[in-house]
Formats: sequence, structure tokens, C-alpha cells
Amino acid sequence: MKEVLIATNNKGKAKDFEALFKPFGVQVLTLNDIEGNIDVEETGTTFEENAILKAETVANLLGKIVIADDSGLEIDALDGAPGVYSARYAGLEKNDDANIDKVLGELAKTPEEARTARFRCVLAVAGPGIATETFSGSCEGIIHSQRQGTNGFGYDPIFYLPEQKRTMAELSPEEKSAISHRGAALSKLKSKLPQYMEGDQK
Ligand SMILES: O=c1[nH]c(=O)c2ncn([C@@H]3O[C@H](COP(=O)(O)OP(=O)(O)OP(=O)(O)O)[C@@H](O)[C@H]3O)c2[nH]1
Ligand SMILES: [Mg+2]
Repeated sequence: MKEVLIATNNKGKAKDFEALFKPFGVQVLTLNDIEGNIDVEETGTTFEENAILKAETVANLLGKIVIADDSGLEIDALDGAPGVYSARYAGLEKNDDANIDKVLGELAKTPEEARTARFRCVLAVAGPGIATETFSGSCEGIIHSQRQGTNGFGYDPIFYLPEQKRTMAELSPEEKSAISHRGAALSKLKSKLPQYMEGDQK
């Protein structure tokens, strides 16, 4: 079976990628599946910078082609925060529950119509023999006033999708794949996938 290595330690992202790659019959591996503790410090100020940093660092360490994902939530009423700091918004321990509480507290007085937001995802592909490339996607929504649903990860329980009349955490993995920022970015990368996959070089 063909496989891709996603340079992430985030188990929620890993599940998203498993659902996204399933239709291609591609097995997803992440940093959780390989020896050693690789954790790249994210010193960039944009999703692009951090995605490239993670992809190139891990590709250099492992000597193979990898895909990295840098993503996050931009809330208009908070001037785009938490943005690139989404994972560590309430602290370096990266607690999804504490991050949601912080956002809900900050938006407590913000009316529904001003709670517009979007998820952004930038995928970077890097490795031997290829020029690093990035692909981006976004997904618009509204920050709900309370948690709803248990699927997904991160801010999914408070990310309300007006067209679906549900939060992202109420969608099945397949439904999330079809509309998510990650799915949008991956669909741009799709045509180049064969040359990036392990086992495809003849
Ligand atoms: O509800 C959500 N649904 C999503 O689909 C989603 N995608 C991103 N996010 C948030 O943005 C951070 C990424 O930060 P991030 O790209 O630095 O990743 P990370 O540090 O968690 O793992 P790694 O990939 O760097 O190892 C995550 O932790 C989440 O808080 C999401 N939240
Ligand atoms: Mg990170």
C-alpha cells in the first residue's frame, strides 16, 4: 500500500488526514508512528512560514518527502486571533478545552452576527528531489456560544456552520473532509500526490 508521512504530532489532525486519504487508498503515517520525539518549534508568524519550517525540518531529519500542516482559527472580533497561536492560545500545554473556554470568555459580549470566523490550513510539502510547495484552504463559520458535538478536535465543538446548521464537531469525518480547510488545501495538492508518495518512485 502507498503511504504518506504527515509531519504532525496532533492526533486530531492525524484522524482528519486518515479520512481525507481513505478514498485514495493511501495509508497515513504521522510523527506518532515513528521512532524518536520530533517536535519542531514554530517560530514563524504566518501559517505558510510554520508549515514550511515543519516540513523542511522533518524532511531533512528523515531524508524523505513529508507533508506538514499549519492551521488555526481566525476570529474577526478578535482581530484574527488566535491565528497561528491557536494550539497554544491558553498555554503551552495545548489544551483544547482551555482554548475553547478562553475564546468563549473573550466573545461573551459579542453578538452572534459579529462572531464570524474561519479555519485556515496551509500544507507544505518538502523533501529530497523536490522544491518545497504550499497549498492553502479555508472554511468559514460562526463561533457558537456553547459546545455542541464530540467529533473532530480543537475548536470544532464551537465552530458553527450556518449551511450545515451544525458545528464541525457534529459532522462525520467524511462530512468534515468535504468542507474543511484541510480538505480544501489537500484537494489542491491532490494532482501532485503520486510523485510525493513513498513507494511511487520507480
Ligand atoms: O477545531 C479545529 N478543527 C480543525 O480542523 C483545526 N485545525 C487546526 N485547528 C486549531 O489550530 C491548531 C493547529 O496548530 P498547529 O498547526 O501548530 O498544530 P499542532 O501544534 O496542534 O500540531 P503540529 O502539526 O504542529 O504537530 C490546532 O491545535 C487547533 O487548535 C483546528 N481546530
Ligand atoms: Mg504546532
